[in-house]
Formats: sequence, structure tokens, C-alpha cells
Amino acid sequence: MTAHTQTMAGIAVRPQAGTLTGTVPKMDARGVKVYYGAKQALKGIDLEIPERQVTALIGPSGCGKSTFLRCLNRMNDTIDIARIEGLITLDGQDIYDREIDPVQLRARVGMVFQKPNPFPKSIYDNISYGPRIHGLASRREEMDEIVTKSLQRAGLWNEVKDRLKEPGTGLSGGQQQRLCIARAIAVSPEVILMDEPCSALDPIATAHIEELIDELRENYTIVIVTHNMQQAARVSQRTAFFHLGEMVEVGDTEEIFTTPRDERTQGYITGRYG
Ligand SMILES: Nc1ncnc2c1ncn2[C@@H]1O[C@H](COP(=O)(O)OP(=O)(O)OP(=O)(O)O)[C@@H](O)[C@H]1O
Repeated sequence: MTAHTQTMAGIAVRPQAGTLTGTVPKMDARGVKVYYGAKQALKGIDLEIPERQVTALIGPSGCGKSTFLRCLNRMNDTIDIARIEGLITLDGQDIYDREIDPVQLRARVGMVFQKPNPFPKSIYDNISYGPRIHGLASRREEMDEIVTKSLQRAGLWNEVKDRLKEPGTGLSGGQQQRLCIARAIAVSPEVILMDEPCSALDPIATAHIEELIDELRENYTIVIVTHNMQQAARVSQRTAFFHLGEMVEVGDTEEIFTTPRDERTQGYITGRYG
């Protein structure tokens, strides 16, 4: 018999019961409920996040996509009225366990936000800040290497290599978003969460970020919230459709966009509502 795990809410659930993807997921959510005060925003989400793939979360405004994304690195901890129940694991370990330090967790599960939010510091310092607080480099040369590699991986190095001391806020919107991705990469995360990362960008900058996401999945597990269904179809391998706080259906992206099982999914992807 599968061992039951006590969750933060004291509810017994079976971890990783019957994996849908056939492999052990990088992250696994079971029965995740979120309340903001008395209002329930998520009604029991079960979702596996496969390793080194892009999982897209889609659905109409207010259905709980961002709330769910924030559960995956405990960003909801910072919202006083938010309460979460259920189980979320990273490599099989409960991320809400008392032993887990949320700051360390957020280094393993990084986040990129809707609006590029570089620190009001130099390009170099934007990248070196995380590695410094996590003690990832003991010498200047090591830090230089982390900064260079992170900017290279984020596809920004050639554009900024001669102006690393200039403020990050002086870059274009698309460059700032790539700087934020480089900043997330700098602490060697395993998972990167992206909350509508292109919504503030023009089509060219968006195309650049989408190409980058496709490259990044070689090394990272990515979860992306997007309102743009073409984008979900272009960048993700799996798609989960959320509606009114429920996860209605999840599957291979191609399948979800061509032969959805649930009529609510079909209604959304064909633009009938949302
Ligand atoms: N900090 C908060 N305090 C109170 N209620 C919140 C908070 N954040 C989200 N909510 C509520 O929870 C529900 C889900 O919101 P969430 O932002 O997760 O949805 P979403 O699907 O990401 O929406 P959108 O696509 O518009 O960003 C909504 O009813 C929203 O009003």
C-alpha cells in the first residue's frame, strides 16, 4: 500500500498516485486548495509538472492560474490572507514542510514576473545579487563567470557585455525581461515559473523570449502562465486548462488544442468565452 503523507493541512493524500505522464514528475500538486480570507480561489488542484518540459497554464481571467503558480515556490506565503491546503512536492519532498526554507526553495524554483522588474542597480549587480546572498561564488572571477554564463543563457550577453556597469533599468523592455530571466538562472534553479512574461513586450521581444524558453527547457523545468493561446501552443509541451478555480483538463499541448475532452476547454480555445 502506498504510504500516506500528512499535508500542511493535516489531510492524508497519496503522493504521486498514478502518474499521468508515466515518469516521476519534477513537481507534483495534489488536492491544492487556496483561500484568500473566506474566498476560495483554488478548489483542489492535481497537477504533475514533468521535468525539462514547458507546462502552460491557460484559462479565463481570475480562474486561479497565478495563484497556482505562486503556490509552487511559496510566493503566496507573502500574502497575509492566503491559506493553502494540499500537497506540493519537488523531487518528492513536501515544499511546505517545516524543514524547508522558503528562500532556499525560491532559489530552486525561480520566478519571472509579468512586468520586467530589474533592481535599480547595474546589469552586473542584478545578476550577482542572488549568487552573493546564496554564497555561490567565493572569488570575483567566479562571480564574473556566473554573470557571463547567465547573460549568455538568457541570450543577452552580446547586447550588454560592454555596459555591465550601467543600470538594468536603462535596457529596453524585452532586454529587461531577459535580464530578469538571467537573474533567475544565476542561482542555478531547477524550475522556472513565468507569469505572463511577454504581456508587456512587443511582438519582436516576445518572439525572442519564446525562442529563449524553447532553449531553456533543455536544462530547466518551466511553468508558464499565458493568456495568449498561440504562445501556449508555440512554447509548451503540456497544457493545463483552469476554470473557476478548477483544473479542468491537462494533456499534451497538441491534444489540448486539437481534441480537448472537456467542452469548457473547447469553448475557451475556440474563443467562445474567456
Ligand atoms: N492577493 C489576493 N487577495 C485576494 N484575492 C486574490 C488575491 N490574488 C488573487 N485573488 C483572487 O483569486 C482569484 C484567482 O486570481 P488569480 O490572479 O490567481 O487568477 P488568474 O487566472 O491568474 O487571473 P488573470 O489571468 O486575470 O491574471 C480571483 O478571484 C482573484 O480576485
